[in-house]
Amino acid sequence: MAPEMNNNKLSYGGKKRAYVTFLAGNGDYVKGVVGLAKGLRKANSKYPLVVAVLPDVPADHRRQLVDQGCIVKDIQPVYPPDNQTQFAMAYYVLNYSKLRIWEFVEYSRLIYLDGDIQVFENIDHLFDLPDGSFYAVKDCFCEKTWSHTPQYKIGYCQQCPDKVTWPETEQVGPKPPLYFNAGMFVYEPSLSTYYNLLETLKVVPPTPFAEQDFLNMYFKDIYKPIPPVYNLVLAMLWRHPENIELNEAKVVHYCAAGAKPWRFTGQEENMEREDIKMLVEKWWDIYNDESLDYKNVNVHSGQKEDVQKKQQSITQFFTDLCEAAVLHCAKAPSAA
Ligand SMILES: O=c1ccn([C@@H]2O[C@H](COP(=O)(O)OP(=O)(O)O)[C@@H](O)[C@H]2O)c(=O)[nH]1
Ligand SMILES: OC[C@H]1O[C@H](O[C@@H]2[C@@H](O)[C@H](O)[C@@H](O)[C@H](O)[C@@H]2O)[C@H](O)[C@@H](O)[C@H]1O
Ligand SMILES: [Mn+2]
Repeated sequence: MAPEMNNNKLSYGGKKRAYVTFLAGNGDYVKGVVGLAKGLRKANSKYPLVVAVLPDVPADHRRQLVDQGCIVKDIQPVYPPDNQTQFAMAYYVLNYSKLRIWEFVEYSRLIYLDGDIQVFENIDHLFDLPDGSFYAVKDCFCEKTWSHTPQYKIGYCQQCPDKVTWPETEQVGPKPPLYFNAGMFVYEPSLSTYYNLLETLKVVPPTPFAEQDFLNMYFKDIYKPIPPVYNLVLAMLWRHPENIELNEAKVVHYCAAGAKPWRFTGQEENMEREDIKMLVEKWWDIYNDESLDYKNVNVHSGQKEDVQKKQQSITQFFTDLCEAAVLHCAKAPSAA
């Protein structure tokens, strides 16, 4: 289907496409989202970045996002049912709020990206994947964050299913279905799915990987794996280097402990690796590149004159209109 220009936005079948991320709190994740906005621009993405923000995101962070050309959309938190679950990371409880992005039905298709992701090469083609499936990259079960699971205990990982095969004994239960990392996925917003997600959440006991576990359970029948170049979960570099060609990675997910570029100290395990330090530097190169700021990208010299001319003509139009209105009002009898 050919794209049609609609309010200068590329849309398909009358509905728009966009990237979407999620921002919570007044901390430093806003740096991640600013970096993501600039990275998408550098990769010449045709589509905007929508940022779903919780109420606790402060005005100055929202302003930064608008100044970087983001579409800021307020969402309310989503909480899992009361539980005694030990989340893999305590803050994961706030990640359930990601579920609000299924309500963004003004879009026909969205690509979700965590705020700790960077897009180094254009991935707009993923918007053209066939409808009806949920696309994401397979996760890895080898990090300590998985130590609570049977697969970790027996050393099984879907990234290398033949290395330690899943035992056919009763004790460990059935082999887990394919499992995706929820830091990046291609999906179709839908109100019926949105309401069903929220209703289902009420009756599903929370688990250590919070909304990631929940989304895997919910979409397991339509999940379709896409190659790791679309979401390089950093642990893959030391857990499954045989599955990774680093210079082919289009999307890098800074989700290993200590890997968030804006907090990087290099002290945590594996953070001393040269490939990790190179990826963190690549992130900072984009974040610090002022030529990628929205205000510097959308108006080059030629366009600047056009914009100025347009502003003058609009000003003149309203001046003429006011004069005409005054003249007209002067002639017409007063309503009173
Ligand atoms: O304080 C926080 C924690 C998380 N997030 C958002 O939730 C996503 C998921 O959290 P995170 O990436 O830290 O999880 P990980 O991928 O590292 O497990 C982040 O990328 C952010 O978009 C946020 O905005 N503020
Ligand atoms: O709330 C649960 C989170 O679970 C996922 O992160 C995990 C997962 O990737 C593990 O496999 C890694 O071991 C771990 O380091 C990493 O934090 C998603 O990236 C994130 O968006 C979010 O859904
Ligand atoms: Mn993440």
